[in-house]
Amino acid sequence: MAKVYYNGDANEQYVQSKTVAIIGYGSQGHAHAQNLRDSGVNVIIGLRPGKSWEQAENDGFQVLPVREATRQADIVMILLPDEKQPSVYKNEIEPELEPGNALVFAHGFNIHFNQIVPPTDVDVFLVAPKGPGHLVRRTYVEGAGVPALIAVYQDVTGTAKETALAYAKAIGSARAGVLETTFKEETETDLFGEQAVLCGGLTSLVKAGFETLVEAGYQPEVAYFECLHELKLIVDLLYEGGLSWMRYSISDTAQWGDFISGPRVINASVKAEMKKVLEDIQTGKFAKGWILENQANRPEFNAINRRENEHLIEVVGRELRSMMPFVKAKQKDVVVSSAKN
Ligand SMILES: NC(=O)C1=CN([C@@H]2O[C@H](COP(=O)(O)OP(=O)(O)OC[C@H]3O[C@@H](n4cnc5c(N)ncnc54)[C@H](OP(=O)(O)O)[C@@H]3O)[C@@H](O)[C@H]2O)C=CC1
Ligand SMILES: CC[C@](O)(C(C)=O)C(=O)O
Ligand SMILES: [Mg+2]
Ligand SMILES: [Mg+2]
Repeated sequence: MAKVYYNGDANEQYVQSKTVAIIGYGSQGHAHAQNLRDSGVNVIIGLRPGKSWEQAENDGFQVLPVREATRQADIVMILLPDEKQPSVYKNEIEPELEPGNALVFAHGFNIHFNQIVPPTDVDVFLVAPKGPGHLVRRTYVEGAGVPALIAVYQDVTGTAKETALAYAKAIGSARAGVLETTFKEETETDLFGEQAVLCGGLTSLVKAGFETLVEAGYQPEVAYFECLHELKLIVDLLYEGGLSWMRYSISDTAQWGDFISGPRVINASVKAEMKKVLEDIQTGKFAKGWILENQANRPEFNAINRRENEHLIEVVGRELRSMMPFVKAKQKDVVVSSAKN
């Protein structure tokens, strides 16, 4: 079994003695910044003027332009959207890096696909939480944490791995488990997971189930509860105790249906398609398409996003959730956040 690092394996001194600049204050940025601060680390935020700047200041941080934050920092964590990182890096971060600084990522995309080429005199590593940023913060506050991967790309100080582990501990990840990997493995598995299983696979499965029921004449509200709302309750059981714990809790009728119908739906052809998705990631085809889509101002991304937001499952879901204050998303603007700039 792979070595899994926990709190006792990491020494927070490697980050507590440093100034960490968190560049970006979005999903991951706000979580890393707040968790690091609560772990006793000196954190500054690098941003452009705008909504996030105001938010970070309201949360009590010193906020500076990216160039200035980089200049003051020993450790620079880039938590900008992947597609924005290369130009911000080139214009505002690279000119201010000093020998011995650490350049850090939460995802290996830009290093692995050569969109950012760092100088040879800085440490380069990643600390990639295996969970959404808002949960990185929420679980930390609850005394838990989200697991993370670390990987060292360049180690000029001789302490890059210790610093990565310390950073992972300070954001709460070493409470759950930290694995060492490479930029290649993190990038390819993360892209595969989000496309084939966690995000793309899941939303397509949920919509296909919902549409099948609605097209057969069942009420959309019933289909919503069955195929989307209950999913969280089932996934909570998977998270707590794996497949067997979920199967213990459901009825034997459901378990029998799981055994005989699950493999009919997610069959060999689905797995064959997953292999093609993985191949597109490994060859760089996916990365190239995403980079070009951004250079063209996201015409396809925005069109699909608009269409998805108008899907009946979303219309019905918004209505039903408005009666369930306990499940309301805290971010009111998620539906219209397609044109991030
Ligand atoms: N989202 C997640 O949960 C996960 C993300 N990651 C990785 O973490 C990194 C960050 O992703 P994520 O947190 O989703 O990013 P977000 O889209 O949430 O980040 C947006 C932040 O970047 C700022 N920003 C955007 N453009 C600029 C710019 N030109 N100059 C300065 N600030 C800018 C925004 O500020 P403004 O308000 O001014 O627009 C905002 O604060 C990525 O590498 C991603 O792959 C890894 C694991 C999970
Ligand atoms: C699953 C999506 C993710 O990889 C994540 C939250 O881990 C991301 O890039 O946001
Ligand atoms: Mg991920
Ligand atoms: Mg990802």
